[in-house]
Amino acid sequence: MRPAIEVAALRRGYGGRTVLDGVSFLVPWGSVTGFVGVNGAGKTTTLRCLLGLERHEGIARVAGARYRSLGTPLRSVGFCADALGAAPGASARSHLVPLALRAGVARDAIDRTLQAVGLAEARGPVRSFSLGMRRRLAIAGALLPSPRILVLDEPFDGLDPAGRRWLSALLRAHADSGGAVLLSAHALDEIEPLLDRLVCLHGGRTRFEGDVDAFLRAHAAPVVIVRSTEGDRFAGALRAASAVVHGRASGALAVRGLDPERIARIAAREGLLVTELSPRRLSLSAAFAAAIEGGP
Ligand SMILES: Nc1ncnc2c1ncn2[C@@H]1O[C@H](COP(=O)(O)OP(=O)(O)OP(=O)(O)O)[C@@H](O)[C@H]1O
Repeated sequence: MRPAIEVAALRRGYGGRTVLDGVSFLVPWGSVTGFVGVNGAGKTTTLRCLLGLERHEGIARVAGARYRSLGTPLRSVGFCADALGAAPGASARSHLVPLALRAGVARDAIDRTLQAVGLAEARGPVRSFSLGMRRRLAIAGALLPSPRILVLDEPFDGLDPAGRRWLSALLRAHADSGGAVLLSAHALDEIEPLLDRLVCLHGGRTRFEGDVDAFLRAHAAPVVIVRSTEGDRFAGALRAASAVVHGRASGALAVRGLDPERIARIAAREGLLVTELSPRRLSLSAAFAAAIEGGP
């Protein structure tokens, strides 16, 4: 089966300025893929190319075809833009009615979807909605036709912690049932547990594409926090084994370059009493910063 989303050699410029310079990545079925990059990296532009909203060179396919050549695209791909774009006077329901008509879904799907996003009781016009309610309504627009592919631009933006947990669970369930999710986000550490894969965009190109764990391994050397009754001697022995060691004010040592077992063996060899040995993985945001700083 073809991947849910295929992007290859995607190029887009504005007024002679290249914004996308050969972006390539795949989004497999059954996965949640995070689409990350600094402000202006080209994430929204790429998503808009996928949705047939931007002219471009190269390949941008969803469900095996260009978006505009899909039979009923809204039923294949749900899109949530970073801004809601609803008429301020519309109600949640009236905002979704034209979408339901265009997608050819029954009107009762609107009530089900409003229920699913927690807006069944929302009264009044969109202009009176909180940021979180607007975000939920935008997500409702993407979910309404029950598409198997979700393309979401900053979907967590504006949601409170409970809303973020709700959306994470919803997207996880969507992927686990065989669907595909591509979402852009800046709050990397918050979304990390949700992500299976990562596509990192930088300078108009794909800097990384693959498993989140592979990204962390490549860009975030793990740190082990150790403590011993003889900190200085321990630090010396670890440095002699080529570790990078930083002493902390608390007396602990932050060790990079050796795994916990090797550290324990060095302590045993030196006859040192270890009182703490805690491997710490670096955060996704730290790995992202390292990836952006480190590359060409
Ligand atoms: N319609 C447009 N006309 C001119 N330049 C544009 C247009 N749309 C986007 N750009 C430029 O393209 C670049 C990429 O923008 P884009 O919105 O895709 O980035 P992004 O990665 O989504 O950023 P952010 O994280 O800030 O949302 C930016 O420099 C932006 O100014």
